[in-house]
Amino acid sequence: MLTDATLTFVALGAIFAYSFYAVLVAGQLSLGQAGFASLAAFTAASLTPRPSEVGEIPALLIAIVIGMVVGSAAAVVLGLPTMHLRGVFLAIATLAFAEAVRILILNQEWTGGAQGMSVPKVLTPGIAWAVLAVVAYWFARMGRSRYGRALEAIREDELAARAMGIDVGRHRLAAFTTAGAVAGLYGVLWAYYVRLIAPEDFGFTAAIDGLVTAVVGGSTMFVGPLLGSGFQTLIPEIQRALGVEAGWIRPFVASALLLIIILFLPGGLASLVRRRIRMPRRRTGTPEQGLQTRSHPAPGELLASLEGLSKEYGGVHAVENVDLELRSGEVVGLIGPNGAGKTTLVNMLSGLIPPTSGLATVLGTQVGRVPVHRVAKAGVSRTFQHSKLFNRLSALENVLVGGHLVSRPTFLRRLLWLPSARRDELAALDHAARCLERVGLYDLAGSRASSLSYGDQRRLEIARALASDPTLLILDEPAAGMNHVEANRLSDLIGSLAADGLTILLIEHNVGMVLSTCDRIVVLNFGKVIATGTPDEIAADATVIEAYLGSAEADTRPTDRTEGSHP
Ligand SMILES: Nc1ncnc2c1ncn2[C@@H]1O[C@H](COP(=O)(O)OP(=O)(O)OP(=O)(O)O)[C@@H](O)[C@H]1O
Repeated sequence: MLTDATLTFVALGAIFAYSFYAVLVAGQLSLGQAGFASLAAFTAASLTPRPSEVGEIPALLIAIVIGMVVGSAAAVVLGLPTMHLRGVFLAIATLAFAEAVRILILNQEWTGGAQGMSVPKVLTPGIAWAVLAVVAYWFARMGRSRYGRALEAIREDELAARAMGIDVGRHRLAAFTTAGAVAGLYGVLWAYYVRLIAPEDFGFTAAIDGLVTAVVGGSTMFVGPLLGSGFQTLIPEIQRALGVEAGWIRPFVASALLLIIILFLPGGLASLVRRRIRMPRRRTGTPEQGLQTRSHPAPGELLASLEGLSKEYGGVHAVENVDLELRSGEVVGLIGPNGAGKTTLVNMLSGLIPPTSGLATVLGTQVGRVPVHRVAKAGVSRTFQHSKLFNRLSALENVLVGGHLVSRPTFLRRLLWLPSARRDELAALDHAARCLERVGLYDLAGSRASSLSYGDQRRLEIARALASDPTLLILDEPAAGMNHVEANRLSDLIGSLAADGLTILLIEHNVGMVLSTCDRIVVLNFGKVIATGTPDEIAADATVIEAYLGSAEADTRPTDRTEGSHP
């Protein structure tokens, strides 16, 4: 049953599927790989000396180098203008590219047009599997590297990934370039196996086949493409062996199996394989050891200054003419009724949205003029009003991504198994363990973020935000939806972070928590600052009482510290 041809096609199918996996892992849907493979195959086949001149293996190696360079260069050229596209728009743009390549190659003399180009057969099953092993190794080592985790974070939640300091554009382009190189590799191997290549070998059907193989295999684990290709290639073989030959039955059964996988295993076949979590030892104490930590400003130093900051949506003044200063070591509460503009204000502070007018300088960066990841790099970290965890990653992995800015890149060193990469990984794991321990979630390190209780998810967001060793921590309604016990534990946690000297900006409707935790409170109403002062001043302010504290929105229950235990 397992003929040489079958074995070779399993390997080739898996390599092509890896070129899709390379971008799916970062949440990108591209169909341009067929175009990269085609360009690489025809260029390499026409430029490479014949095996009779240089020998078979050298000829194949030269062709592979040419193909991978052509594939990755084409990916960079296509990626630069298209990397801002998402989902189906990227798929259409890349498909248009693949189709343009097909038509171009079909109409060139040097490619042999529709007749195709003959290429010496050099590839053996052994070589195909050896190359597949190298490709699989690349992606296996990528998975647990800082780079690999950043790609997964982008797939799970792009905005949160940016807020963790990940340069999303650069990472997406890198993933796309890898896809181009692997597709180029596939194109060359295909050419040196099938003897005659034609533009149709790399048409729409090929692109869809590659994508389906990658999706069936799954894009959350490096074994996915291999499983997908095995499934796609071997199912017809098994059917043949069982005598299920009659015309339409074979493709029908194969398609039905495909449908079953997509319906019942949305994560692909790889989701059947358990993802192994390497647990760090329980750690306490400060999270810095072993990582490149920042130097924080001295207490009292100016961290952020907002001058006349405004944000307008159509006719709605979400934030209007806000002047505010934040100083190092302060814990500032930001309160106000629903729709007062609190989230809009912190979104501007963390660089997520640009102001309509006014100036905001935060830790030396002019927010709104620099990308979000640069604001994060300057030392701003945050949680979100509506949880934005990386849901399919474990609690530990979420926090490891949070430590992106303070941990060292490990991928290339991991490829070479350098001890320094292992040391850096252990340091990052220790750091993440400390952050989890700090919020009381160490025991749940291996749990998927999406499986945690609501209160634990909110604390995990705080652990993830702490992992970047921020200078300014913004907490957007961290107690929303929590019960009294959870809110009290959170209040204790914020109190202890503040006691450590962290500068905190806290948005919260639980006024009891704000009054007991903050040094200073700023009250917003209809986008404007209506009061600023100490908790006592704010609690006694008639305007604030009328606009907010007297209303049903403010949760003015005092925080009973005896009820909850310290995490
Ligand atoms: N993207 C947007 N497009 C249009 N209007 C918006 C947008 N974001 C916010 N707004 C409007 O701006 C105003 C301020 O909203 P924002 O979410 O900042 O208030 P908030 O104080 O955080 O409220 P809550 O306490 O309910 O979270 C609201 O009127 C809201 O409808």
